Amino acid sequence: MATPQQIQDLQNTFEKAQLASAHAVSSSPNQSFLQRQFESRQKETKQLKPFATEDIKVLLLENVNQTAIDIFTEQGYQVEFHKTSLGEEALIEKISKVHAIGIRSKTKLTEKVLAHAKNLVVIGCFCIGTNQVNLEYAASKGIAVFNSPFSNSRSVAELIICEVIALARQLGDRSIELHTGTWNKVSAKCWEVRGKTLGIVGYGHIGSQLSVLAESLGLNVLYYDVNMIMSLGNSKQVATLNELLSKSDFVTLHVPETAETKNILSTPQFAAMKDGAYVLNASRGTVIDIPALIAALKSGKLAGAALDVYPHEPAKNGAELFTNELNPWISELVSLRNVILTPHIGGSTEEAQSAIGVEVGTSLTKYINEGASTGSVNFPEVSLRALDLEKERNTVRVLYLHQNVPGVLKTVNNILGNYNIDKQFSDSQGDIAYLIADISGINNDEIQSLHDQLSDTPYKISIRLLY
Ligand SMILES: NC(=O)C1=CN([C@@H]2O[C@H](COP(=O)(O)OP(=O)(O)OC[C@H]3O[C@@H](n4cnc5c(N)ncnc54)[C@H](O)[C@@H]3O)[C@@H](O)[C@H]2O)C=CC1
Ligand SMILES: O=C(O)CCC(=O)C(=O)O
Repeated sequence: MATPQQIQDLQNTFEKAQLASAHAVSSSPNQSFLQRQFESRQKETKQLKPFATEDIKVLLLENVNQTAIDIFTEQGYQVEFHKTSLGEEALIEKISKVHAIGIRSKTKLTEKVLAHAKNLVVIGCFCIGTNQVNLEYAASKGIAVFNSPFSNSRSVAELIICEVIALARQLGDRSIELHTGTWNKVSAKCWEVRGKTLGIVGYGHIGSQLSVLAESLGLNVLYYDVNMIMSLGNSKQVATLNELLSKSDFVTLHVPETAETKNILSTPQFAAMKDGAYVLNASRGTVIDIPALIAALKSGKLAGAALDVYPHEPAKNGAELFTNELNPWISELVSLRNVILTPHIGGSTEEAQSAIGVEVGTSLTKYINEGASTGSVNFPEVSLRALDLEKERNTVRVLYLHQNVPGVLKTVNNILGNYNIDKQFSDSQGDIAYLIADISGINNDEIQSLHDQLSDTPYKISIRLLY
């Protein structure tokens, strides 16, 4: 367990990183953004609160880490926590009442579910993947989505290293045999990994970290990626997936779930691999054609496989859940030799989960309290510095999300122009645009009128006022 001091340190680190990346997208002619942030840290900052909403309610599913619960409760938010994900009906019922939801990889936030989320302002994916959320639809409803892009990468990379050796030594089979009383001391078809070739498909955060670990074990590393990426150590990028398949002893997948990666390994790709090669997948279940993998294992073309992810996964822990009812080929898969099956635990370590809790918890809090969308995966990244408690007591922060069409800013600034616009920053991404403006010298009794005027503007997606 992380100590409170470690959690505080992590939170400070994430906040600093957010400030640094905000600097990258802001423009400041006179004074560095970071310098001003530093100075504002020396002063007492104004704690903004939302106008015209009830207390912030947060729904946390899938056993999101305690570090996130602590961050939200410290803010005074009302937190409802569930260890599992929820079925569609229960999810629709619950999501209609909350302002924020935290999930991991299993909760499906589809258009149908999100259509009922009438108060929702932000979604936290306490993981890397965001394929479980309809990101475009969420943006069109004014709901920002945040994730944790790399806090569990090391954990996944370490699991793969462990499985590469375990497959080469048939460790899973030997262990199952001995658990059931069979002594089977063999060396046939058991190998050292030194000098073998690991082929990494997807050389992003996980793939590249894995590359470094693998080389330290004496493996040669090849990788294939749709982008040209600088190789680490002595690893080499290859031009085609087929080249990687034909040269690798182990092939491991670290790509996101997209239309292009669906069944990226299927019958022709298994045929292109070396005889006796191994396949590993800890990315998403849809990227491998599993019936084709079963056929390649049964025929002896492949010597083993390690799978952490599946097209359909149970919503909770328990016995009798990993059955053919979930995926029709499960009984065949579990009967195969030298196949390591794990229940989507690539990122499931104490270190990763507490870091993710702090990172995503902090992003959500900063978005709810300050409107900062830095790090969002479906919004333009916009933020303004915190307000000074003394000097900016009567300042209201306007958070205005709108369709990205010409003329909107003119309309909005006609309204804001009736007050003193201290500063504003806006950016767009695809069909949506986001404006943050600090309006000073405004009395509390004028806020409702400002809210009403902005609410009536055409092309508005959502508006929040913080004061
Ligand atoms: N098993 C688990 O518990 C976990 C699984 N994951 C999964 O791992 C995936 C990868 O994670 P990261 O490395 O952090 O992602 P990343 O975004 O840093 O890297 C993905 C890489 O795949 C490449 N890519 C995309 N499409 C490709 C294609 N068609 N062919 C070849 N390369 C392609 C990208 O260019 C990128 O370099 C995540 O999307 C997530 O689904 C992530 C964390 C934990
Ligand atoms: O830990 C989890 O629930 C999901 C991990 C994962 O697949 C991810 O981070 O994308």
